[in-house]
Amino acid sequence: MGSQINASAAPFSSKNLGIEVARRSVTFHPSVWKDYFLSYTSTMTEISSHEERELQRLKEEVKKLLAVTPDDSIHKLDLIDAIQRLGIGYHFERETKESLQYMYDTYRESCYKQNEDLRTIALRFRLLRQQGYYVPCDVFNKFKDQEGKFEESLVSNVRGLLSMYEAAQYGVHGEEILEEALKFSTFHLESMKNNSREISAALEMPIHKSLTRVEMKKFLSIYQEDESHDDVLLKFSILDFNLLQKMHQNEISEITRWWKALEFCEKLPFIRDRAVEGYFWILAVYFEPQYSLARKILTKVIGMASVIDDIYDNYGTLDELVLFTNAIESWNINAVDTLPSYMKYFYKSLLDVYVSIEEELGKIGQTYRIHYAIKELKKLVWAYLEEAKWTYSGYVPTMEEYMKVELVTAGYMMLCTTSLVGIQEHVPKEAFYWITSEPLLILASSVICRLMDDLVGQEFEQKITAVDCYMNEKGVSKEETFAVLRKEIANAWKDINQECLSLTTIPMVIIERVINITRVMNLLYREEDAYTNSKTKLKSLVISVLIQPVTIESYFHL
Ligand SMILES: CC(C)=CCC/C(C)=C/COP(=O)(O)OP(=O)(O)O
Repeated sequence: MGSQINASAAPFSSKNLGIEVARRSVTFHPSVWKDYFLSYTSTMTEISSHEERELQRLKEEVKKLLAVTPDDSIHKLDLIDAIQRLGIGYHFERETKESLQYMYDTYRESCYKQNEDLRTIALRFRLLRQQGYYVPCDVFNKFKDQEGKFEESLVSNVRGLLSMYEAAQYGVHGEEILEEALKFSTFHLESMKNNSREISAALEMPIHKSLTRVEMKKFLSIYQEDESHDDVLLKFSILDFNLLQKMHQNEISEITRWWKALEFCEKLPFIRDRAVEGYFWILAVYFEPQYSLARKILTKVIGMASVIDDIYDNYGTLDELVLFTNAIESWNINAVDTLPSYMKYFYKSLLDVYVSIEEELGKIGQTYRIHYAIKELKKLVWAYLEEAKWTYSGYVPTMEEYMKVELVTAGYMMLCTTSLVGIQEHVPKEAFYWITSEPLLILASSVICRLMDDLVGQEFEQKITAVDCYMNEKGVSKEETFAVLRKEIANAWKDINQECLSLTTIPMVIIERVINITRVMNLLYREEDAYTNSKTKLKSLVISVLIQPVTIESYFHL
């Protein structure tokens, strides 16, 4: 059992816990963006027919390039890698899938060719694992010496080392050679990073953990410096980035209007006003045009979840939170009468938002999906209430008790499920049973979310974190606790890698959402909570992804 500072009592209320009813209240900085994105009118974000035609023309050229490049050549590996990292992979899914299938079928023959070098082997290994193909890691054995260590001659093979480092990110439990490869490549690349932008960028964020829209511009400049780059690919990806950006600007303008009309900032001044940041989070989950509806729905849901989190973590008293949880459980407008006035306002808006989502789903014949979204939200608030009870009573749970509740409060079970709700392509009903049954993939994503949040939040969060629980239970130092929790995060990534290879019946479109949702956490909660404190790192990311287009001149020296 954890430390019982204040005996738990049922029914839980601040009175029978003898707790002060004073509100906790942290103040957050105001919105960085305010009405900024309202200025993106539909005329400004319109795509001309000339741009459309040019995009189609270039796309056909890239298709031709893919068709004439043989599947058994290193050029094909490079081409597919570049296409994916330039963010245009969604245009050529059929073509790249066919080539990767061929590479998988001929994997053994290719990798054991005498002359295949580290770079080629590692690149092929990564592209195939990325696509969910299990390919064995023993292909790296041939780069070991007689003592079982990686050959020292590899140290001067910078491209090979980089590819090895990127490939080793896809390791699963028990793949020791990939652990060694990661250590070996990281160690040697570290010593070279000051002389190479590409190496320092890779060490900062490996491809496996990268978000396409965030990394695209960086890769673009690395790619154009590569002598073997293809101009058509460059032009196409620049145009595609810019045209998609216009679509995103249009969407964020609509979201800003929606958020403003809710008047939360006036009615609930204690909340984090983060509509643009929420949209950025969701854009990282899916940026492609076919997910516009899904993006809109999930942005609205994350916006509401963020307010709910602030009510539980920041403003609500325990008594109010009990009422609020029960009202959400009943999901009935009549429950509004039980709530204090600030909650009444929010509760009505919450039900309205889900009604409007249901209407949107009706238009695509998928009304039933709303049931899963609501069910996961209810599960989330019950866990928030458990957490609030701990906070108010001063109870420090055991790690086991803590993780059981806090994997839910991470919000990723709810977010992953709701990410499927607005997807217009076929999502089988079974996928909703699966994703709401706490499968390993979702648990691992939640572990990463919870622990990364706690590692950066433990100094200033007004609530218990995994760091407190672990230190209390094991009686160890903060440094030791941090090391253990970081190891847990690394293990959770291995679980994710494992699941990507074994979940062959779950459509890739779903698995990709979960991985992207995990990547966002890795990006935004690495050094600090960049969502709550969004004036620096996240502001720059928003500028890069949503405001600044890629200027073609800078790449073609026109
Ligand atoms: C994934 C979801 C639902 C995101 C909504 C926005 C949100 C609650 C962010 C985390 O805030 P936080 O860092 O304060 O989180 P917590 O309160 O869980 O520590």
